[in-house]
Amino acid sequence: MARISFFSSSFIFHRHYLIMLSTIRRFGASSALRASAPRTLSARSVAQLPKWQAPASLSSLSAIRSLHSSPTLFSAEAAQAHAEQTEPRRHTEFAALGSEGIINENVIKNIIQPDRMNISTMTEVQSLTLNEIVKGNDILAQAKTGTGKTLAFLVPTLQNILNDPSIDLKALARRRRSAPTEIRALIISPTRELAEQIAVEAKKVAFGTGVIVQTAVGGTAKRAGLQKIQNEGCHLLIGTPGRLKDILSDPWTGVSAPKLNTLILDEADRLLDQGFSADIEEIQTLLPNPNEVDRQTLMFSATVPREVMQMVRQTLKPDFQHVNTVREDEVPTHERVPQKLVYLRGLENGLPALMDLAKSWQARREAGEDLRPFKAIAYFNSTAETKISADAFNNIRRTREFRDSNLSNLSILEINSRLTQQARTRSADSFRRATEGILFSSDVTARGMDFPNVTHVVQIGIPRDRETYIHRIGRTGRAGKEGEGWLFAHQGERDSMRRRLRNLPLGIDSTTLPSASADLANVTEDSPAFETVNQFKEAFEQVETGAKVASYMGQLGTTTGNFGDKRDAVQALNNLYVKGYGMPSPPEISPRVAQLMGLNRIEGVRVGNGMRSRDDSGGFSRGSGSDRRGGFDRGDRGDRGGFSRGGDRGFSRGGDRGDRGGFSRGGDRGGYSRGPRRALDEDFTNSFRF
Ligand SMILES: Nc1ncnc2c1ncn2[C@@H]1O[C@H](COP(=O)(O)OP(=O)(O)OP(=O)(O)O)[C@@H](O)[C@H]1O
Repeated sequence: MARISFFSSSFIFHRHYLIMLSTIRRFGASSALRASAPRTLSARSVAQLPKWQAPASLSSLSAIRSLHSSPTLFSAEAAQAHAEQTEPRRHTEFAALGSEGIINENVIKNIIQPDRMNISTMTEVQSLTLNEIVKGNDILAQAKTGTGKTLAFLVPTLQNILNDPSIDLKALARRRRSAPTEIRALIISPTRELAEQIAVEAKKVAFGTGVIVQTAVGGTAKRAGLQKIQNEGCHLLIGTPGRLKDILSDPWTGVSAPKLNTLILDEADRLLDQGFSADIEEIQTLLPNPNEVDRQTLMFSATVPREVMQMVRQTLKPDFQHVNTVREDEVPTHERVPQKLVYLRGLENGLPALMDLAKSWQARREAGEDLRPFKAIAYFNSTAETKISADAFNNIRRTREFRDSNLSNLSILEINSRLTQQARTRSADSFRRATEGILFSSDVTARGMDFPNVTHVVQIGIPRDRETYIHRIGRTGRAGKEGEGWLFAHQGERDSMRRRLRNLPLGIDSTTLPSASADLANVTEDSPAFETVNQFKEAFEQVETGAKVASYMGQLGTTTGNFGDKRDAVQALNNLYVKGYGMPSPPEISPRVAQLMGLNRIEGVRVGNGMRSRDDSGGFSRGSGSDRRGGFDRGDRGDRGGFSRGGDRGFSRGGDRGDRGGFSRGGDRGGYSRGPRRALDEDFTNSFRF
């Protein structure tokens, strides 16, 4: 008993000390005394507490920082050992954080109550980072997809806002509003949907605390969002790089962050890559000088490739801690998500194979297997391909045959940067709610999105890199659930695949999906692929020629990039358009585009000016090569150069580069985007850069 009581009092001392430490670090010693004492006292009787005196050696920030070795790499085991040395124990239950006065009781209630978030036990990344963040340390945290990284940074960040003695939360509770200059924490996300999702979670966690959470995302009406911040004020701002930069750089908005203490980069590796790093640097120049206002920076992602470590080091304090819950010898995807590789006979076999997957899954359910309803995300490498595929599936969905089939409840949804923001939000919400469905998606949703109960992630065509593969796969198997990953690749992509997807546990499946290997031009009635192949033949007859032509341009970039041999790529793509999409001949490309892409001497490329400038599909205007960009998303930083340009136009002009259009790869991924661009040419250059 004595041991226990000693343990608990030293532990309380430890907590008390931590709070003091973090508050000194942020707000100075006198604030620390004000901020930490009442909170700890509220949880324990005064008599239990040792009297806290700031050791002389801890009186300056630099001294406090020197307590941490720099930078520290915490593997799960090392972190455990570290925790055992520096802390009496590591917390695993949210309730304990509340009862011990580490995290505000209201916040904990919001997390654990069954009628609220209903989460009681922390995940490993939460358990490893939460205390460190409350202490004020800079952190780079890497943990597998779907393991609760969002709460890992939200909860301590909220607590740090609540700890800030310069915020009068009682007065705030009475007035329920603050000022647009009261921002204490900024969360940056690469995509709009993810920013919105984080905000929803933040509001749940902050409920009843008085902390005001606002969003600033591209593609939405600037004025309305701004007015909300101006009227209600803001403590925690969550947004996409372009819009945040707009708001914070424009003195007329009245929104600024002179007291900002915390900067969080979610999907940090994405935000630090070439596509966003300039913006992130610029946003930092709009924040208070960290030498004057101490700033904690937090970075979270499931992937931290070596290439971004230099940027990480430049952005974090030298003594930052690297918490990594993924062991070096461990695959970065979840073991409970089997990953299957299907070699397609031709690119035209991809969509029929996807249909086979849905059919076979539903058939197994009907046969009594205990399987969840088919809810899949199908990823494509170009926005145009996403659209044309969704169109084809929608055409099939309208047929009586489909309505009478075991797939009749399947919702067909589409999301890519070419859609208006309203349409994107609608698709995301519908898919979140859907029990059964397929979301045809570009990489807009590849990172961070938490759609519940996704059973399958299907990647059609190999992704541009290993990180993209990992994040896409991560849309299933979240929070301990099961899921399956499927990669459909053409033999011509084999070399690129080996290079990009090395050491991933992909097992070849050549039996489950009959349409994957069928010759679409010669499928006979006795073939198991017959029905599916015919469904697609009819479906593609109804797809506008203009849409097909537009898609060709997008796919040309990705396919030539993915195939080892350009001639093979063109041949495979031409087969897709003739055998798959039912065109009499493959589309032409302009001499200029052919030259730019180095395709003018490649067999099978049809160079000409046969493309009309506009067709009746409205939106798929194509121009003849370089003269118009038309249906291809411009990816020209729509949500950044002022809100007036963004979103609500026929096809969104980009947005937060993370989910930009661009045709093909530059598009929804934006990794290589570089700002407003004149025209098509540069998009093409981006589109086949690997
Ligand atoms: N401690 C927990 N116990 C159970 N579920 C949790 C816990 N923490 C978070 N979750 C839930 O797990 C899901 C995934 O969480 P989250 O989106 O934060 O994952 P993530 O690690 O950020 O994933 P990604 O790498 O894809 O961004 C969410 O639905 C979230 O509510």
